[in-house]
Amino acid sequence: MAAFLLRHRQVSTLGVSGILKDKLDPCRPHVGSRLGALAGVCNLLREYSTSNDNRAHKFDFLDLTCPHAWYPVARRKNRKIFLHVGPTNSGKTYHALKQLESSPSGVYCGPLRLLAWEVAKRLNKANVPCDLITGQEREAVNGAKHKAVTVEMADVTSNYSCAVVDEIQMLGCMTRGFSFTRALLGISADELHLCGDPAAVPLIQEILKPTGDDIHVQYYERLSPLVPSQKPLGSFKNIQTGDCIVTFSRREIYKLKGQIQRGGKHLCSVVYGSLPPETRTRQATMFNDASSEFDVLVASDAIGMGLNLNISRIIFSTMKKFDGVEMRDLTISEVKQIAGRAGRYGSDFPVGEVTCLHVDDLPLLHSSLKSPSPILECAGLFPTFDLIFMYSRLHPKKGLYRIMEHFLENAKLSENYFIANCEEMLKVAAVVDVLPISLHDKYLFVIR
Ligand SMILES: Nc1ncnc2c1ncn2[C@@H]1O[C@H](COP(=O)(O)OP(=O)(O)OP(=O)(O)O)[C@@H](O)[C@H]1O
Repeated sequence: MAAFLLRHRQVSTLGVSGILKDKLDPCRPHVGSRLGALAGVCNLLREYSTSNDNRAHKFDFLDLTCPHAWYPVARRKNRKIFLHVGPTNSGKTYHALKQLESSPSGVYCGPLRLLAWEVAKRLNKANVPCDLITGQEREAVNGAKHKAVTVEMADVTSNYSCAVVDEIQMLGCMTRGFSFTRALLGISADELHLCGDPAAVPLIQEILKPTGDDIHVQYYERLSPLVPSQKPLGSFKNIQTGDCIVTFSRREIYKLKGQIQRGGKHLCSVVYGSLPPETRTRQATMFNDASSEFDVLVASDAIGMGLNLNISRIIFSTMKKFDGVEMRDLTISEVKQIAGRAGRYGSDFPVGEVTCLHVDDLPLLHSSLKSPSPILECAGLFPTFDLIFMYSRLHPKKGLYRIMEHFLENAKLSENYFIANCEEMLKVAAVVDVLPISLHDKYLFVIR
């Protein structure tokens, strides 16, 4: 509460002009009807900035301390938030999807294109027409009132009966976290189901305080045992049917597949994030089918999120991954997430096992599986287009790159948020700046 009051005070001391402040004043809890005014605020701000009225110059567009107020449609609702939290393979998503399926309208927001694709397929099969929308495809289904989307594509202007955001702990991710925060704060649904790691609960409760949403937390237990092995795999001669070797680059995946297949006893399916969904499904189906010759899986950490595979044993080929900046040890959450794929409830293997290829990696595996995931402290944030646009009106000669750079360096945040790691986005901004397209289109290129 103290943090909230502090934030509230910070904002009230900003140099916001009387009129704008009267319209905005977004930092109060339960602001319902006042926030209704926000829908028109961006238009209002545009009017101010295009007129000679210098009051707009007093509005602090760099103030990102109240991001819940960026979503007037969601703020008009008293949302019921259901937090389904627990270890992997505990039935969190199963329960959330049941709700989605039985609701008159809804949206599933997943961290992977593959998951959006699977949910769309599942709903359509259950006679619930469902559109698929990802960064790469849009498949409209006649009469659909449901959508399965990648979280970046979540629509924050429509109303739904039910929404599901999967792997919500990713709101702490340095690069993609802001899209999960946007979905959390911005989706307008009567019921919002969030599935993920318990480590995200305190942060979600804190950042939802000013919204007045009703929050229920439901804890789950793993549905089948997971046994960490005391022995490493050591050699590919010890590979067995149902094993899944995990590595973190496509090159390594194909290298390991070659090494295992050269032994002459096994054929490998492969799964990684950038495989087209149809190919991925074919590979997974071959692996899941006990009568197929493809009895071993070589996969990236794309299997760590929600995919249902018939895995008996997870074998980490390495406990390090390149995160775009450096090679680093896997985090506790990553280890648990990936290891949890073994012994999936309802699969052919009721007990899962997990080990490493190399003996030196076992201590990190064991300690990670024993430790709780560290509590998330902050959620990612990225300014909405309206804020960037308004800011650009004050600096009309600058391209998106310069505007973003300055915006991101000078933005004011509350302690619950961090600004997303924008290096990639800035690179894209520099490229699209030379194109004859609107600032809005450039922004869309940058954030998706
Ligand atoms: N009550 C249930 N009845 C039948 N099957 C279930 C039930 N609960 C879960 N399952 C099945 O168990 C498997 C794991 O469930 P689910 O994917 O919901 O787990 P989760 O906790 O969301 O895991 P993760 O975090 O790994 O995604 C799925 O195949 C799911 O269909």
